Amino acid sequence: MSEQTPPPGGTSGPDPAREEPVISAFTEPQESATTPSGAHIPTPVPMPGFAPPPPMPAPTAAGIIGDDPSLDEPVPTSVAPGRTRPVRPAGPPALSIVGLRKAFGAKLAVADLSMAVPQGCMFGLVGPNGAGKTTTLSMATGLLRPDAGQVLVGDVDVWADPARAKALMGVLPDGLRLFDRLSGRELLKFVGQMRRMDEATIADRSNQLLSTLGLSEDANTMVADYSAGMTKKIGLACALIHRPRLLVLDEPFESVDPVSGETIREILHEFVAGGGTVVLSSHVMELVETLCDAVAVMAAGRLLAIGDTDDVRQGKPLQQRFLELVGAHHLEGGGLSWLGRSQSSN
Ligand SMILES: Nc1ncnc2c1ncn2[C@@H]1O[C@H](COP(=O)(O)OP(=O)(O)OP(=O)(O)O)[C@@H](O)[C@H]1O
Repeated sequence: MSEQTPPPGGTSGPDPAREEPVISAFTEPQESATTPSGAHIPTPVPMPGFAPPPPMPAPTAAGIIGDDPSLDEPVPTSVAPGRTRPVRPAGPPALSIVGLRKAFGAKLAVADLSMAVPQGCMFGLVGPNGAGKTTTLSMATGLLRPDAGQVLVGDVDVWADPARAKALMGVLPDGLRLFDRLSGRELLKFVGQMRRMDEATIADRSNQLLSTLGLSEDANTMVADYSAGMTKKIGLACALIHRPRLLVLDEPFESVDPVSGETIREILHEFVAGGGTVVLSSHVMELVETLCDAVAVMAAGRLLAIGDTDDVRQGKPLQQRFLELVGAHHLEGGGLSWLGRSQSSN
């Protein structure tokens, strides 16, 4: 990793002496930037394994919505000995992001971000609040137009051929807005029809998804009356029903109870074991550490580290490594010391 500048007073950021070359294992520094805590970070150039391909000309094939026959072809993956999950690509990346940029006014939310997610990978995207995770995933899934850059799902350009790209993806966006006057079952039927699935398959998969996710009893309840966790689960069901190749999930475990969380983990494992690829964001480092084969840490719209989870962790708990990379904030100078005083003294 390139030289690090200690953060300004009031924070304890990365210790330059302790920093191992996480980024340089996958990237090389080009220009500098700082995290919100003041930590100095390089702009990475991704290296093989997680490196995206160069931008391609837009494909000219007509867009397809719905079950793509090519989805029935097995996805080639390589499985390392001793591991149950594929960890290295045997084909083009499932998701390639090249030079993605988005600014909101003066705020640069995503700064020329490049990375690739191998096929058959469970990939975690982590970062502090405001790091740019949702903005990145929104641009990657065709929900938010980038200012610059390219996104490929397999070899399909998301912004040049959105219909075809979206047929390959299942998306659980942040702050999901569903047609909540529909019941859970009606919503799944609507999504299935939008995907041009046949009625029998929609009904069959809906029953299975509702049952597996513990929503059968509320299948005919309006989604507006669902709890936050139930809404998250029906959103996940909508993302899965057309059997995508790539799942992009923004905070899929947020608000979800532990039992359902375990079910979702099993669903995702099964999906990946079948050759699918999952990209998820989360703030729960323990979850990402145990679930994800690979992880990217981002802050201030840039990558701080990307690679196999074990490589990024460097033998430490991911939580600890994350704090080292991002820079932990500590209360100093009597910050909120008034909170500790007795109430009678005001
Ligand atoms: N629609 C918008 N208009 C203006 N600024 C925005 C908008 N969306 C995001 N931002 C800003 O872009 C930056 C990145 O936001 P983003 O939601 O991508 O972060 P995040 O990593 O997903 O954060 P969190 O973990 O809190 O969900 C933030 O500074 C945010 O204020």
